[in-house]
Amino acid sequence: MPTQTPESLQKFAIQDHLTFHVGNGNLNHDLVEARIVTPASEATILLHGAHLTRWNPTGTEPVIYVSPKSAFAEDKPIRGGIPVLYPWFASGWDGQHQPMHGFARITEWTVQSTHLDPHGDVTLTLTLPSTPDLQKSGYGQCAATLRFRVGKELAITLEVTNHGSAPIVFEEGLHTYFAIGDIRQTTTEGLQGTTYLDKRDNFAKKVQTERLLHYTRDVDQVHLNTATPLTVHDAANRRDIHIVKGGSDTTVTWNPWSVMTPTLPDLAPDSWEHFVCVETVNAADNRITLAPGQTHVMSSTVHVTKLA
Ligand SMILES: O=P(O)(O)OC[C@H]1O[C@H](O)[C@H](O)[C@@H](O)[C@@H]1O
Repeated sequence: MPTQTPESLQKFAIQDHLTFHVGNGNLNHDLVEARIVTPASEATILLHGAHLTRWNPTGTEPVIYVSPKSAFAEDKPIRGGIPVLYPWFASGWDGQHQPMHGFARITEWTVQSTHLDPHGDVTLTLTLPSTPDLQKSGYGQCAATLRFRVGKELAITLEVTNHGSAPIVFEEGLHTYFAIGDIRQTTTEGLQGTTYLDKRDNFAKKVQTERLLHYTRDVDQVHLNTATPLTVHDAANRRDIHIVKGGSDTTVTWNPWSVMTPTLPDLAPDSWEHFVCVETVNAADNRITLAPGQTHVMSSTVHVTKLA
């Protein structure tokens, strides 16, 4: 059972801008979510996983994709939205860590604060409780905080502090599922010249030579040492989705295509046509080592421009 309820969270509500609810008319679940309304956009964020499932800026199609077949259960990750990956990406830098993508996306985060700024942007700050699972895997002394600022931009900041007495190593990611009109007409710009691990090809190291990364088959690439801004050209929706990363040296891009979709029971048969994951990450060679008392901050800021 969720430990926080809309009633217990009432003190964090902001009239006309931020309310807490159980479930959602469309997605029909019984988890607790924050619904945010600002002059420039609307968003929904579940406390389960600190998982954003909706960001709709005014005047454009929804920017975030959620699978209609996703589970919404306390012990399962949501398929779509923005899964938060921590303290490791996939099965970790040694391939031995479980569960896949860490505990953050299957843990109920705690509301720490909410804020309405003079421009009308709303900020929601959540913290990851120190659960027995995190303690057992050596992360009990690390504090993770996630801040969402919702407005014309969607800005997400993940802050990790080591309160322990020994250094810790971790990976992290904001595994964003961008909603696009048609994957075949979608390209990602900003990765030219980067070296990536091709997970489809046994992690072979390759170089992205072209300016635009095209999606013509299943793609699962971990681009290392890349901190520059990225653009997803969503040609079918006549718009560009811009991503500015902070404190993130890895970019992952993933689409399962028709070939891998049958292995993912929480995707609809045609889901792959309608999303592309472009993920703000620190993983593999870019994993973080944090000395006692240190804090690491990673951020991802998204905005959309429409094409004429
Ligand atoms: O199915 P999930 O555990 O959510 O992972 C979905 C995908 O996440 C990342 O993009 C990885 O690089 C992929 O290898 C993985 O398939």
